Formats: sequence, C-alpha cells, structure tokens
Amino acid sequence: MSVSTANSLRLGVNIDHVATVRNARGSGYPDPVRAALLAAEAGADGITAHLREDRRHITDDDIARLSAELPIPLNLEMAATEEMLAIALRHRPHAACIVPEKREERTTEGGLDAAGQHNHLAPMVRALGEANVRVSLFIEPDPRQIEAALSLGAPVVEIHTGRFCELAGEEQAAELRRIADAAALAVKNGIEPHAGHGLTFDNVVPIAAIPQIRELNIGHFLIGEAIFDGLAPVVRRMRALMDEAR
Ligand SMILES: CC(=O)[C@@H](O)[C@H](O)COP(=O)(O)O
Ligand SMILES: NCC(=O)COP(=O)(O)O
Repeated sequence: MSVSTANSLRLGVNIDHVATVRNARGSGYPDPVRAALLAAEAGADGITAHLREDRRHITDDDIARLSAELPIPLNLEMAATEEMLAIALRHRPHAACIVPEKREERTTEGGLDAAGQHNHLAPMVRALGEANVRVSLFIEPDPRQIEAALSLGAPVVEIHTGRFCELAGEEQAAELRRIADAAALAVKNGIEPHAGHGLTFDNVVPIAAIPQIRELNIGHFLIGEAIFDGLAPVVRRMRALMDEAR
C-alpha cells in the first residue's frame, strides 16, 4: 500500500465480490477493475484481490488488468501454492498476503497456521521478498503465529478479525484485547500489523482505534453497501469512520 504518515491508517478495499456478481452471469460487468478505480478515486489507499484456486470470483485476467491499470498499490491475496507463487512473481504486485484456503469454504474461516507450516512457507516468503513483493501472513491474533511470522521474515501480518465480528459482549471484548495484544507484539518484533475480515460500519471503530494497526482490508460489506448507496460514498464513509477512530 502507499507510504503514509506515521500514525495514518490505510484502507485497502477488497473487490472480490464485484467479481462474484459479474461471474453470476458470466458477463463482463460489473467490472472489478472499474470498481477498483472508483475506490481509488474515493480515497482507498490500496486494492486487495483474492485469486482463489477455484477462481470463484477474481480471475487471472482481473489480476493482470489490476496490475497494469491501478494507480494505487495492489495487495494480492493468495494461497501458499506453487501456482499462486508463480502468478505473484509474474505480476509482482506491491504486496502479497498468504491466506489459508479450502475449496469447500464459503469464505476464509480463520488464519494461516504459519507456525505449523514453516518449511512450506519459508521458500515462498523468501522468493516474494527477493522479488520486492511485500509479504503479509493472514493469521489469528496468537503470539505463536506472530513468532512464526518473525521466524519466516515476513514484514507484515494481517490479523484475522472474523471471530471479533461474530462475537458479542464480553467474548467480543476479549477477542478485541487479543487483537490489540497481537498488534502490539507484532510491532515489538518489527512486524507491521494489519487487520481484516468481516469489518463493517458497525464494528470497524474499535479495530481502527488500535494504534499499532496500519492498514485495514475491507471488502464484502463495502460491496454490499455499494448496491444501495454507491461505492464511492461507502468508501468515503468507511474512511471517515477509520479517521474518527484515531
Ligand atoms: C482473507 C480474507 O479474509 C479475505 O480477504 C478473503 O478474500 C475472503 O475470501 P472471499 O473474498 O472469497 O470471501
Ligand atoms: N483480508 C480481509 C479482506 O481483504 C476483506 O475481507 P472482507 O471484508 O471481505 O470480509
């Protein structure tokens, strides 16, 4: 994502589900690249796109066009496979976020087990870093996973907020503390913390208020709201909520 001031919090807009709507009919519209350009104009600091193994939404051509046309950084979400590594090394996006993936899942269900996959992940993290692709690991707010990211040499972790978004009351408060503690531990180890998954207008503020977090990646909710209010206004509103939280 773009270089920002010391305390700023960047917004990465995930456009996966523009492609979900497009693929529902196999048409050329709505175009995820057009959505990305509109989000950029509305204040997004970067664009996130998840090229899944089953191409259920974002396609290889979407990644090629985003790589060629985006005026702001592209964060490619990818599974830890040789196929996705080759695609990432071909396009060399600004950033690549390694996420867990199961074909049968409806959406990402949790964080990557970086601690349990060191030997599998290490050569991928190294190859991406050597290609000047900023590597992020999508992980649970778990000290073991932060330590694994440090051991792997990943400069960024993206903390999974899905559980926080699903919980309520004291359980949600406890998960928020876990996320805040993980962000602080990441910074203590020289790793830049990001966060994402399931964030909405109603739950983003406490996550945005965690001072160590430098970037939020938000998609499904924004694309849904855009159906009613338009993409630019909802990006601006999320941007404003994030700014107010700081
Ligand atoms: C890793 C994560 O939480 C999302 O960025 C991911 O893209 C979710 O997958 P879908 O977009 O397919 O729901
Ligand atoms: N990594 C999180 C992301 O890119 C968007 O997740 P969501 O807002 O679509 O749940």
